[in-house]
Amino acid sequence: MSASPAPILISGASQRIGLHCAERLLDDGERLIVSYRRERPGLAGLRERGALTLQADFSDEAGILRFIAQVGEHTDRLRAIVHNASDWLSEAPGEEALAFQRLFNVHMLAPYLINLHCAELLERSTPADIVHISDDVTRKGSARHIAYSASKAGLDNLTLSFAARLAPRIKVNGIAPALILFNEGDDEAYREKALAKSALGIEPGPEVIYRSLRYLLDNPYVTGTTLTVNGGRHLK
Ligand SMILES: NC(=O)C1=CN([C@@H]2O[C@H](COP(=O)(O)OP(=O)(O)OC[C@H]3O[C@@H](n4cnc5c(N)ncnc54)[C@H](OP(=O)(O)O)[C@@H]3O)[C@@H](O)[C@H]2O)C=CC1
Ligand SMILES: Nc1nc2c(c(=O)[nH]1)N=C([C@H](O)[C@@H](O)CO)CN2
Repeated sequence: MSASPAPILISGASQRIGLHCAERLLDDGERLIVSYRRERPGLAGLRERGALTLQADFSDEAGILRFIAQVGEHTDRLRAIVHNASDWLSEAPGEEALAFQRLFNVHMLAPYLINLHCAELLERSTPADIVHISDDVTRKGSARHIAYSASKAGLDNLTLSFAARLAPRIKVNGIAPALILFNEGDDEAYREKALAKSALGIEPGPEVIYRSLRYLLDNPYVTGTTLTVNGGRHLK
């Protein structure tokens, strides 16, 4: 039996929220396996701190299964799986079906197949967790990101099904953020409009997602729950 703690697997951790959570988990002394699609500057620091970084594209089943095989080659146990990888695509005229399929694959097929194939790795760790990073938008849907919102709603349902299937050995929860970090291209008008949608009216930054993740990893009596981290958007 390996003496070192089982690693946490976090997907899409080369930038932004995933990278921040990866860095904070390393601060906690956790061992990490991260997936990334494209090489980005933040990965160098994770590697320097001992994280294993695996390239993976979840756009199709073959890419997902390749990633699962890679994980199995590097570890026989997992402390947790954090499904953070995500594409934020709106409806592209003429490419609607392609976008829908890509969003379904990254937000639903990848968590589904990874959970099914890696459950036995989690069973070898106590405690053991799966965390799905969803989106508060599933509460109302989105006129401008229809397929994105639908695929995230499917992810919310996977949280319920896997929580029932994997209890009591593995806890399965979700985090549903709204406006955590703007994107570089977001102009002043967009930012003002987005900030006005919540009661607290701030861009909180990724630490609020790390704290939610830490809460779920550390709480032995929470499963089948999706934490809303939305600044009170539902109050407006
Ligand atoms: N940022 C926010 O305000 C909000 C975020 N969320 C959710 O929080 C999570 C983190 O958000 P954020 O940090 O902004 O995410 P990003 O948009 O930065 O995406 C995270 C990573 O996912 C990777 N990714 C995208 N598509 C694929 C794919 N097909 N296969 C593998 N990896 C892929 C990207 O890789 P690459 O580097 O190659 O692009 C990217 O690095 C996401 O699940 C998001 O939906 C929800 C609400 C608000
Ligand atoms: N994969 C991503 N999903 C989402 C992002 C993002 O940048 N990448 N951003 C948002 C927005 O913050 C939205 O919540 C308000 O502008 C939603 N999902």
